[in-house]
Amino acid sequence: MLVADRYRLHTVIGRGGMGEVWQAQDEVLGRPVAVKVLLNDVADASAEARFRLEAQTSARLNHPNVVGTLDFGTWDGRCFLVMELVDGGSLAAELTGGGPLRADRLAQVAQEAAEGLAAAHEKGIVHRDVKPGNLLSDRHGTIRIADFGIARFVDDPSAGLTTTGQIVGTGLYLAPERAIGTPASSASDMYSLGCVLYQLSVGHPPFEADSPTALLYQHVDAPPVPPHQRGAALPPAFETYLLGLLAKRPEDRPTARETADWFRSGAWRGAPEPLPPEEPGAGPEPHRQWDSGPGRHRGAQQPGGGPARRPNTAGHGPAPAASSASTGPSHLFSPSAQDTGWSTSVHRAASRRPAVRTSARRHFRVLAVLGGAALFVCALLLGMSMF
Ligand SMILES: Nc1ncnc2c1ncn2[C@@H]1O[C@H](COP(=O)(O)OP(=O)(O)OP(=O)(O)O)[C@@H](O)[C@H]1O
Repeated sequence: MLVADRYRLHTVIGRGGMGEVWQAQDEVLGRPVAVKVLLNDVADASAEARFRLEAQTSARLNHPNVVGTLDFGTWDGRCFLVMELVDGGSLAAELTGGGPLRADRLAQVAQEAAEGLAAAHEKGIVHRDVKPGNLLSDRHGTIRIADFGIARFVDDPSAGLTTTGQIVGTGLYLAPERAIGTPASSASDMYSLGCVLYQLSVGHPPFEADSPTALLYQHVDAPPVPPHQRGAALPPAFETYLLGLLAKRPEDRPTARETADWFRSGAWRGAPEPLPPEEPGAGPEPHRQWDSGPGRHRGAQQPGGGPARRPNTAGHGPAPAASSASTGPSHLFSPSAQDTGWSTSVHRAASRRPAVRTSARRHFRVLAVLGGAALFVCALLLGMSMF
C-alpha cells in the first residue's frame, strides 16, 4: 500500500492503543521509515487531535536518543505519522528474549534514556508514558525514546488527565503523585524510568497487583524490594541510585540530566561508602546534617557523610535511596532490606520521627490513594462508556 503517494507500507511492526506501526519505505528519498497510522476504530476528532499533538511534540525534539519525526499528514481519511525506523526492537522485547539485562547494558539504557528525557524536559515536554515498549533500541544498541502520544507540556493544565479525567499512562510505571491525581511532571518520568530499569534488572516491575487500586496503592505507599533481593546482580551504587529514582516524593528524585551525567561518569560501578557512625544526640531529621553541606544538590551525600535524600550524582557513593523511605513512616521499610546501606540508614531516621506526624502522614496517604483510585476507576468507566 502506498500512503500519500510516497510511503510504501511493508509489514506491521506493532499495534498500540491509537495506531498501527508499519515498516515502510520512503520512495521519494529512498530510505526505510516507520509509519504510524491512526486506527479506524479510534479515529474520532479527539484521537486525531492527540495524534497530531504527538507529531508536533516529537517534532520539536531533535536528539539522538529520541525517535525523530519526519512527516505527518492525512491520507484517505486517516492520519499518519512518519518516523525514523528503529530496527532493533523495544526493550520489552529485549527483556522477553534474553531475560534481565546485564549491569553494563542497563547502565547504557539508563544513561541514554535519561539523555532523551533530559532533551524533552529541557523543552518543557513530559513524556508521561515511559515503559519498556517505548524504549527502542537500534541495531547498534542505542536507545531511542518513542511514542510521545500522550506527552504534554508541563504548563498544560490538562497534563496528567485526558478530557474525560482519565489518568493516562501505564499503571505499572505510574508515579505516586500521578496515582493520587497530581499532574505529571518531569520527575514523574524519572519515576517511570526507575520502574523500567528495575524491571529490566529483575524481570518484573517493582510493583504488581491484581487490581488497579492495589497497584496505585503500592506506588504511593509501598517501598520497593531492593533489586538484589529479587535476583538482580547490580553494583551497590547502581542499586541505590535506582531506588532513588523510585523515591515517593518527586523532589527527591534525580533529574534526567543528573541521571544521564551520573551514569555517563561510570559511578554506577561503585560501591556505597560505609555509613557514618551514629552521633549521640543527633537531631530527629538526620539527613539535615548532609543537606547543609557543600554538595551540588540539596541533600547530596557528602564525603564521609551518610546517605542523602537523593542519589549521589557526584558519584561518591551510596546514596540514597528511596527518599520516600527516608521520609516515610517506619513501617514502610522492608525489614528484608537491612543488609544494604541505604535501608539501614533510613531505619535510623525513621525511629526518631515523632509517631503522631508519622500517623498523620500515613492517614493522608491512605486517603489520597483511595481518592485517587476512586477517581481513576470512575474515569476509566466513563472513558469506556464513551468508546
Ligand atoms: N519508529 C519506530 N521504529 C520501530 N518500531 C516502532 C517505532 N515506533 C513504534 N514502534 C513499535 O511499534 C509498536 C507499537 O507502537 P505504538 O507507539 O503504536 O504503541 P505502544 O507504545 O505499544 O502502545 P500505546 O501507544 O498504546 O502506548 C511498539 O512495539 C513499538 O516498539
